[in-house]
Amino acid sequence: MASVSRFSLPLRRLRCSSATSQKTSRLRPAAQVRWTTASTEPHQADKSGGTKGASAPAKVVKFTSETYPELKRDSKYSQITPEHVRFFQELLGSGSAVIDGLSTDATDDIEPFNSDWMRKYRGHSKVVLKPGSTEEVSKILKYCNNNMLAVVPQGGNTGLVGGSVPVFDEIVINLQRMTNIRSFDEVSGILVADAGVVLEIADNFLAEKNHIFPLDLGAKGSCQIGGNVATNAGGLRLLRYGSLHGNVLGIEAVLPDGTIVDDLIKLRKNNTGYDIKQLFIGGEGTIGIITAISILCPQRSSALNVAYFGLESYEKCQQAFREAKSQLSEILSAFELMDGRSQKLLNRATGRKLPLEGEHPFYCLIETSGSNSDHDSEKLTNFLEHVMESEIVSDGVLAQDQTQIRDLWSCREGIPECLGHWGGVYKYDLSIPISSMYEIVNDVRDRMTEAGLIGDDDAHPVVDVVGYGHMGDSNVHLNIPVRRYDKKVEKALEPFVYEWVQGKYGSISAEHGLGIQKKPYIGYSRSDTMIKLMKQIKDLYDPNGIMNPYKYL
Ligand SMILES: O=C(O)CC[C@@H](O)C(=O)O
Ligand SMILES: [Zn+2]
Repeated sequence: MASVSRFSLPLRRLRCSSATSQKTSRLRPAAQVRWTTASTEPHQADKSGGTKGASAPAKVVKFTSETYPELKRDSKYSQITPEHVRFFQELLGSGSAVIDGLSTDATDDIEPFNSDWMRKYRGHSKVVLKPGSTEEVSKILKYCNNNMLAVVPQGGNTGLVGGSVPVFDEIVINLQRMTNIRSFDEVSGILVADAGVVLEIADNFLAEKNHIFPLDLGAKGSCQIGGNVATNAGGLRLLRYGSLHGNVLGIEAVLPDGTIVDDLIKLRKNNTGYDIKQLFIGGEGTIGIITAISILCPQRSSALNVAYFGLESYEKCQQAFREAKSQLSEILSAFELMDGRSQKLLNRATGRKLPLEGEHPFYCLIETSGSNSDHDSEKLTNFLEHVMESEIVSDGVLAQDQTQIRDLWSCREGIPECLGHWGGVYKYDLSIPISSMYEIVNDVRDRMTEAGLIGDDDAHPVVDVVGYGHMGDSNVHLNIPVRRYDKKVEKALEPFVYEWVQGKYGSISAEHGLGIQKKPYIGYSRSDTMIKLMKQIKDLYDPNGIMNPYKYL
């Protein structure tokens, strides 16, 4: 029983020591719970080169043209001319709805739309369009299609695979002005909203109605729900609520020729022919632009609990997950994994103190959400007692209020952003059977060590190799923070990582999508027949190929 007392307040009944209480009361509100605070602008580069409110990569910029020198601008696309810009200005008005970098020097204004939040992928668009309605999106696309102008649809621009920024001079169509919540039915829980609504704003709106958006992610303060659907974002609530393929009931989208597909149905059941909307979910803006969605939003849980604990090995993390599923089944809403190295780097990059004393090779974060506080606390307490007594878990803390819940979550959500602190980061978002999910992290670290690429000083490009992710979904985020992007590191990583994943029958993208990063590697997760079918779909919807070119397939 001695070890049980290391948990805090709710376990005080079970002989919590005063030292433990002090330790837990040191928890502070998270300084950076979200990558950025809710905003209708895409990320803004600040003067130091970072992103708003965060320690984003400052030193290294990896231009798309450097990364993919083999890519050439396709000459079938027209060059944008002042005449084209005049058409857009007449359509959208000459205010900020059109950023014209062709006849004016608007480089600073265009920069946030041309580069992603990691400052890793960058295009050279001269024109950004911000339509305010579906009809405007339709007129823009029709014009672009008739004039062979390539476009890149963009939401909050928080993607991680370079899918939301231009590669060359594609026109950016950003949906940030389309922010209407069109309707919400409190009986069915179905929300209908414009694509440009920021995820956190949608979730706050739903909180007032006692409902919850079925998707949550670290970038919720900036990402937009249309972009979430277009990329089929996975996030932190998937374990409980399932994927967007199941929750999105309908979409409104505009095809490249300007046709508006109005399929904003609010039905859970509609068994009438092909489910076309599924092609747009995860289509990454390659066959059309999603302008609105209808989505099923569950009732918000009134009892939320979060615990964070340290474990000796990955094997113990699996045991803890098995126990959590069996003991907490219906109230378990998240089970996240962080290795000790990711937590150490979070501490080094942000200075934030970690919730547990000492170091542990692994950490897990567990969240329960239910409707009966006493019942949930009892279940969680029993679970925690059990995993401590059976020595599955070495140490842990249980949040006692909302502030501590946010603080514990920030130990997980803060990782992606902090890893850019040293200059850059290579990211792999992998689905791997749970029993071998963490092996890839060790194997890549060994590879970097053997190649002499990893070390504490500037002579070594690699800072460390870390793994974290959604244990409940068998999805590991393999991240390699670097001091600079380096061809030798790239050669050690690719195609090694992709071959490794293929050997385990995994997927090279669990949730971030293909974008430009994984375009050449789709064959590691999809058969030739599947790729051929995908190409046929693309040609059918976008015969001129104007939608988000150079990516995806
Ligand atoms: O940075 C990453 O690799 C993962 C980002 C996101 O999917 C997360 O789970 O935090
Ligand atoms: Zn993730």
